Amino acid sequence: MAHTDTVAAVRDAVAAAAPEIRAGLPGRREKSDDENPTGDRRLAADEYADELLEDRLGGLDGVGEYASEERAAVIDTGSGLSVAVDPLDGSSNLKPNNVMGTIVGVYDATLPAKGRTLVAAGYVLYGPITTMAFAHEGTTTEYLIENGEATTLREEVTLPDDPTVYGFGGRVPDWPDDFAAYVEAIESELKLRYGGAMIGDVNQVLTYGGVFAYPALESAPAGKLRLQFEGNPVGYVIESAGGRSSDGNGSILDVEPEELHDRTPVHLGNASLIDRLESAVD
Ligand SMILES: O=P(O)(O)OC[C@H]1O[C@](O)(COP(=O)(O)O)[C@@H](O)[C@@H]1O
Ligand SMILES: [Mg+2]
Ligand SMILES: [Mg+2]
Repeated sequence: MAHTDTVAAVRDAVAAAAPEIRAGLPGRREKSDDENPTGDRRLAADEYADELLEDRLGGLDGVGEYASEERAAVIDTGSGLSVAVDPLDGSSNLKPNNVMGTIVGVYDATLPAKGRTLVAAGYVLYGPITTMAFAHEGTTTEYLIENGEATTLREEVTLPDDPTVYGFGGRVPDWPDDFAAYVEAIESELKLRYGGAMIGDVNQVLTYGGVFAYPALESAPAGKLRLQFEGNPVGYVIESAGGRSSDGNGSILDVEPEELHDRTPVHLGNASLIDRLESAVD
């Protein structure tokens, strides 16, 4: 099967699963006793979304591996491209009923893989409406999802040239001094928009221009977000929309993975703001 057909099938399967994931949330807001491989207490909703996506994506022709933030190991599903999924991003937002997302990366390599091997990536945003940003062959498209069907809202989405928003994760006293100095420099130019789910925060940056970061912390030099499931796919979407991603040194897509559940500092946004970030934290 040609890669482009597999990519289209993955995109359509994620769109088809999105209303089902959304419909499954109301009764699954409580934390279970078990933890995912990076030590987060799982919600019933995380498990539900993971099982649904494993069933839908793992079953597609042309998909050879399924991996998820919620599973320790990669599942071999045949031969072809590898999909890496964050089934629910921002799941601590479920209790207070705030936005969340689903992230997917499609790698042409066995996992864990470098972001440069991505052939497509995207995310669903469960906001007041359900939308999807999906990047493939160098462009990012925004879709509306209704009844499991994706219809195009905007083609060749690019970050606006005149950025206006910023949002940074982690506790402020835990930020390294050089990152804190960067924040001080840009906060007089931009306004704070932070909701605590990466996809919600990143989609503000895609829409209005600006910068999102979950930086290296004093207590956690690799930050919080996971390279395969979060940093790479969202970095790919933002780079395909004309922005930049960085782990603090260069594009997240150039980070060499060691383990499936590796974490990475994540900085995303307009190129001018990420260039300044890299000079500040160098
Ligand atoms: O509230 P915290 O611990 O600062 O973390 C916020 C970050 O953690 C995340 O919720 C991690 O994603 P998951 O919900 O998929 O674990 C991001 O969406 C968000 O940017
Ligand atoms: Mg996440
Ligand atoms: Mg998650």
